[in-house]
Amino acid sequence: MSKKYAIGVDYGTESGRAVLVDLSDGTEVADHVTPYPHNVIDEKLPNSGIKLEYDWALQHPQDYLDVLTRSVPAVVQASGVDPADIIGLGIDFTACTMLPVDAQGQPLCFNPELANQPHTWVKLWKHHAAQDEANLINEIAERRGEDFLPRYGGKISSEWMIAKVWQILNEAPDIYEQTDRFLEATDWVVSQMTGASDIVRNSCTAGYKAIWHKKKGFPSNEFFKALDPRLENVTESKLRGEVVALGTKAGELTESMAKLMGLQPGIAIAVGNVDAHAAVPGVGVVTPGKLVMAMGTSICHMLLGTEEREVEGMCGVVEDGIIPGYLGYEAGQSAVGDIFAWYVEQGVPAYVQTAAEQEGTNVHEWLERHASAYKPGETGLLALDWWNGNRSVLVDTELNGLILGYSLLTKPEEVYRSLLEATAFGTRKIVDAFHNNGVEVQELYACGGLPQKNRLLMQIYADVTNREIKVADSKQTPALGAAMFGAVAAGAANGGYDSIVDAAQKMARVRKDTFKPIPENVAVYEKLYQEYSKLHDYFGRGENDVMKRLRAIREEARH
Ligand SMILES: Nc1ncnc2c1ncn2[C@@H]1O[C@H](COP(=O)(O)OP(=O)(O)O)[C@@H](O)[C@H]1O
Ligand SMILES: O=C(CO)[C@H](O)[C@H](O)COP(=O)(O)O
Repeated sequence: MSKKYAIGVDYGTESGRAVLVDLSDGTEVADHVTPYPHNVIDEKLPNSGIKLEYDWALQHPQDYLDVLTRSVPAVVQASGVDPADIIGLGIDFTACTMLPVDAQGQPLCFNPELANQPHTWVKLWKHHAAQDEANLINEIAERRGEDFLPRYGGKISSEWMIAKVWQILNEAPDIYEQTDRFLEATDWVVSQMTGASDIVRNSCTAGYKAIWHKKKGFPSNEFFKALDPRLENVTESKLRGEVVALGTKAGELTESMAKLMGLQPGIAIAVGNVDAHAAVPGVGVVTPGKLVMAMGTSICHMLLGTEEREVEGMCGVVEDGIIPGYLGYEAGQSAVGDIFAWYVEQGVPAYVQTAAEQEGTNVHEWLERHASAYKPGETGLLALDWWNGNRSVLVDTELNGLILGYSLLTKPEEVYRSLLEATAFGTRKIVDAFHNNGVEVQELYACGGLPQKNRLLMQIYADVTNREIKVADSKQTPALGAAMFGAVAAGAANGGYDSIVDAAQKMARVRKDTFKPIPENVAVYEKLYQEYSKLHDYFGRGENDVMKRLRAIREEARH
């Protein structure tokens, strides 16, 4: 039998990438990136120019289809592989990235009559404008003693499905009415490939982002009625659709999409998945004790367990949510690389940019090199990493960043280093929350863009968490994981695999060199972490709500 291949498509925040993978050993034969032409829409709507409010983050669904029709043919062509040998395709996506569709499964924003209404567009995971709804969901769920709250670390996030759906109902009831279903973008894109009239939902986003439980289903209608009588039947109406396990075949590629994607019709299309979750088998993790960090603009922390534990501020624990047979735990930091990007774009003086240019390097690399000359603690700075709110463990999008300890001598590379450290302290909070609540964390696995870009950052993470970090060998780990699920959807009889564990064992790899904690750094960072924890609790747990008061004053000033 000739060699068989699968394609994984990873939908990130700013671009989508396709990877064509050899199923015998996981070799990534070709990859191709398509930046989203409309990127993140956070100021005004395309064409109409309608202004968006603060904290909004939208996307254009056509950009997702462009990835399929540009990047997929590009990898097929670049690899020289015969399309007849490509047996399956899987995708992974940011989440909860959701959109309203009509009865034909078409996004409402594709309708020219509705395109000037912000609520018809895709709400990206980092759309943070549904915080009022999230606060009420939490208040009402707590009052009613809803048993789902502990599974989500005690709080439902404004980033997730129910808060976003309710925001649409509150602010645009007519759009809510015209919506046939609210879908995760990952399920919508899959439906566009399979042409399935009966759209399937994947258990991963349903579980982590829409409060669905394998045995109990969605929360009761009474709960939704208590939120708002108009939501009473939302799960049977606008959230309807079969929820199926990861690795399930959602359907087969249609003739028309096959033509556009340069593939053969009829190949297996796996149900959708989430970027961070797909990365777990992508680094070869299929057992507990190994925390996987998908490190990019944000960090998602993924961990397997055998028992359901309550962990403060985790994003969720979902049975079979990552790897069948285990409880999948997720936590996260909603900005990491994004914070470094902010500093590089908004904070560094012109002399740094000029120096970096003259040395033929980029500003991140210049700052990393100069920041590496400092010992832990030597900058005298300490930062709180809340530039995009705090996802875990505080679950509060209304918190903001802070840097303490400036002097007239403070240098840009010191600020940069303090930002790297702050994100490491944020990860340490998450590691401790799991480990101290019975979900063991022995070692860390890192994937995503950051481990390949910044060695100092990785060493700081090893020192701050006092744990060894193994780094994925793949440059496109979520896409590799997605391709594995594509191979599972195709099945062993067709040259794929019968389980994700089999696929991961054959196809995943980590690099030989790892990041090991350096004892003298660990000792200093322990002291700094204690200080970080004090600031974290002071500003984050209600002792001083100055960050929220500043927001309120800003809102007043803006109106
Ligand atoms: N040398 C660097 N050091 C630290 N961060 C970097 C560096 N170069 C780029 N970044 C950050 O990496 C992030 C992008 O990470 P990547 O994994 O490629 O993207 P995504 O999360 O969208 O998949 C950006 O937020 C950018 O600021
Ligand atoms: O919450 C998520 C997964 O559960 C998002 O997909 C994630 O935070 C977006 O990540 P990135 O842009 O860094 O890939």
